[in-house]
Amino acid sequence: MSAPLVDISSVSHRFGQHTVLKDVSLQIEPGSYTILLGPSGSGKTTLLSILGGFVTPSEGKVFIRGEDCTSVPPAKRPTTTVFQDYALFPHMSVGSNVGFGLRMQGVDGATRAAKAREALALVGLASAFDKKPHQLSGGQRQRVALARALVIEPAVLLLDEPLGALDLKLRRQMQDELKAIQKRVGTAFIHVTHDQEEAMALADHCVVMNDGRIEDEGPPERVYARPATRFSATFMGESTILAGTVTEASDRTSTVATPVGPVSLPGALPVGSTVALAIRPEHLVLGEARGGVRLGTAEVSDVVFQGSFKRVLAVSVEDPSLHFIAKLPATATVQPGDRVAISCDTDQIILLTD
Ligand SMILES: Nc1ncnc2c1ncn2[C@@H]1O[C@H](COP(=O)(O)OP(=O)(O)OP(=O)(O)O)[C@@H](O)[C@H]1O
Repeated sequence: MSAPLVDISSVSHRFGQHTVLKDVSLQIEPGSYTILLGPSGSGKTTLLSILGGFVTPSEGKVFIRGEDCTSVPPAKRPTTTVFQDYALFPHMSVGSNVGFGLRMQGVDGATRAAKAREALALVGLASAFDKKPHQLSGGQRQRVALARALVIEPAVLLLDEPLGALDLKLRRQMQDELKAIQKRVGTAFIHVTHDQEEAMALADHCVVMNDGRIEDEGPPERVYARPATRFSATFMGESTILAGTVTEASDRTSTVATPVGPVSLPGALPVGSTVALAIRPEHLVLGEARGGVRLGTAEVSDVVFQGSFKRVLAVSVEDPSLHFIAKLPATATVQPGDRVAISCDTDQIILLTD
């Protein structure tokens, strides 16, 4: 296997008494799109700032292309950061903004202009070269910021909530563009967001962070289908979580006692151990699932129409602390107050390790 482009090795960071990163190790492959996903305060921006050279970690090392960059200042390492607020110079033309980094490197005017034009073409803004930033829309300004970062050909592009200032529709549109641009240039992107939909739409590799640690990482399809932890199962998409205790186990199956009755799972689990089971909304059935497992009866508490589907919340009759979240077709006729059987296919139950 080839060496990773970026190797974050056992990084911890403290601000005063507050430890905000706890022994984080992460490898980034060349050409990959990595998303750092997590709630506010989980340490995403601090990790990105360490990669960009704006913060030196209290412990651990950062290698980029095999070189120890832990204490190398931002301008001297092969990274560029794109911030949420773009920070374009308002008095300069778009072309000069994009060429700014090259000017700092002492590149001559003609080469700067040619490279800036190339970078603008890459982000679909070739015609904006002579405009001023205020003549552009928010999405276009963000693309100029991207061109300005890409023109200096960094090994790694760091993006801190780059779409945070855009409205939802533009945000979704820019996600598609960002992904297309990243594939076109082939530069490794590391992008911080707390938006799980953004993570799923963009990432080749998704890193779920919580409280200064990496909870889960992998392709988004894997993280969604088989989350490693309870946090990951509820932060990257929604889940119904059932707590249980293993009461019996043979070579091939185990029985887990849950508040809504026994659930049989493949695999031998240690008898007496406590486990958590997660079920994604699209896998919960209101009614009996043929060949599936019955999860008791529930009373529907809310039905939210979401265009192409309905999101249904229901409270277990057997254990009112248990809340089911189901995704049903938009045509489903279920209403608040209805009492329904809940079930699911055994194959769709996710066993969580924490
Ligand atoms: N310069 C600083 N001095 C002191 N504490 C800081 C500093 N920067 C961040 N913190 C603290 O470190 C923790 C992690 O912050 P960080 O910004 O990395 O999280 P985040 O996951 O990016 O959150 P958000 O999505 O809100 O930006 C927070 O508790 C924050 O208050």
